[in-house]
Amino acid sequence: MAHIVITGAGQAGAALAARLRALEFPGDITLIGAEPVPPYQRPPLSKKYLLGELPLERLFLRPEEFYAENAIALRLGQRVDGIDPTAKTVTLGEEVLSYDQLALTTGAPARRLPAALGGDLPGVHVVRSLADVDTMAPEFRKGARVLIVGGGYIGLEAAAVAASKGLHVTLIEAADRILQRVAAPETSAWFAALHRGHGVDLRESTALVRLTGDDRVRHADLTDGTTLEVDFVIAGIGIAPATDLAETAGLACDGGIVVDEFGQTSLPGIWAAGDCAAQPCRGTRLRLESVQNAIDQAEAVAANMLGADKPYRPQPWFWSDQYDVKLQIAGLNRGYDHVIMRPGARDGSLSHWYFQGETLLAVDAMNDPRAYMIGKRLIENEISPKPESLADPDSDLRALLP
Ligand SMILES: Cc1cc2nc3c(=O)[nH]c(=O)nc-3n(C[C@H](O)[C@H](O)[C@H](O)COP(=O)(O)OP(=O)(O)OC[C@H]3O[C@@H](n4cnc5c(N)ncnc54)[C@H](O)[C@@H]3O)c2cc1C
Ligand SMILES: NC(=O)c1ccc[n+]([C@@H]2O[C@H](COP(=O)([O-])OP(=O)(O)OC[C@H]3O[C@@H](n4cnc5c(N)ncnc54)[C@H](O)[C@@H]3O)[C@@H](O)[C@H]2O)c1
Repeated sequence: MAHIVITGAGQAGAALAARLRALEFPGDITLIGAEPVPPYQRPPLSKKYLLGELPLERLFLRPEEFYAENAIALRLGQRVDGIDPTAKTVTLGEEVLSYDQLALTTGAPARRLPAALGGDLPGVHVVRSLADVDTMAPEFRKGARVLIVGGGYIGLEAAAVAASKGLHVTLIEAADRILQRVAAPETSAWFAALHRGHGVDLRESTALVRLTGDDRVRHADLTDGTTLEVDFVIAGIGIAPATDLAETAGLACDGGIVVDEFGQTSLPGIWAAGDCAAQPCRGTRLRLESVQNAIDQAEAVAANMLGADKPYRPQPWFWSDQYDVKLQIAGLNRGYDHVIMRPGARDGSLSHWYFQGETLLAVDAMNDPRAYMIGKRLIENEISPKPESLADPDSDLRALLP
């Protein structure tokens, strides 16, 4: 009986295993995860779960019985530490497991602040796993002083939870604006104002010099010359794809495990999907760090493992919840040269539409689900409206659809 081994039991690994069974793969499936808990969704970790508004059991992607019922051998708390592509085996400590096909869905751990800057002091947290958040959550006491390093999604979502819970929040961003990796200056400025309006001391173009303390972190020296007294620190400074296993096995890696449009790595029979995979996209190679990509790419890989031979074409979308604002993003703004702002129908709602010349690339919608839905459909259908028709708040967005 053919045996498919999936290394990494996160969003992509779980989707891949489930899709193999949905496609009626009759062979054996082993899903191996280093974390001690069944596959779960990460987005609520920095939102409702951290706020205490979502119980643990709602995090799990499927009930634990699902795996046994679908003959998926789920091996938790176990780490694959080697791959032999010639013998077609993986090792877990002393154990050697044979595979016919192998998928790598190893994700991307959070980058940590260097120990030389005090990043290893107790009270300095990252936000990637359930264990990270369960360790950090007791620090969220009203009146506590938190320094958040990094103004990406993690930093901003954690800042929103902390400010909502009555903590004193300072957020530093080394670049000249928050969200610079994912959004236009207009969107960054809008979110900076939102956080300042909730009392966050948000400092752009400011980095960490060092963290100090005895038994735990107590002070933070910043490049703006100030020293803060802190009760704890959260580093939201990005992720580093888990490529060690792949590199040691001789798979091509380039800022992620290199895959083609089918999800196949540089070695036949070995596939990769999710945050760890660097895929071709619009003439370049990139990793898409999102739930939607992890699921869609994993499902495409499942089909291709069974011979579908179907390329995966990502249609990116993202979301973020901060205070009472839902940010929804459709498309990828890379290469944009101008942005059109469109006020939404409701107070405080608006959208930013990114163009490269006359081509619509992406939409950021703040509390404006209609702009998001219509923008997403336009981008998927490669329809680019005239910028002037968007800027007029009275124009009917639906009329832009075919
Ligand atoms: C706090 C937080 C909030 C987020 N919010 C959003 C959001 O709102 N919207 C959105 O689209 N995305 C969000 N993301 C990103 C999203 O969760 C990721 O893109 C997604 O989880 C990627 O799935 P993955 O399966 O590739 O990786 P992961 O979910 O990270 O899973 C990888 C798993 O592989 C395991 N593993 C690694 N190496 C091995 C090994 N050698 N042996 C065994 N197991 C191994 C890891 O322990 C991990 O459990 C968020 C992420 C975080 C951390
Ligand atoms: N809503 C969402 O989609 C969502 C929510 C949370 C997390 N995530 C995902 O989780 C992952 C990690 O998120 P993230 O926010 O950590 O990464 P990120 O790369 O989006 O943002 C990191 C930010 O930290 C800044 N930075 C880096 N080093 C710094 C330093 N030393 N001092 C100050 N600033 C520094 C960077 O300039 C950047 O703005 C990403 O894949 C992200 O997409 C997504």
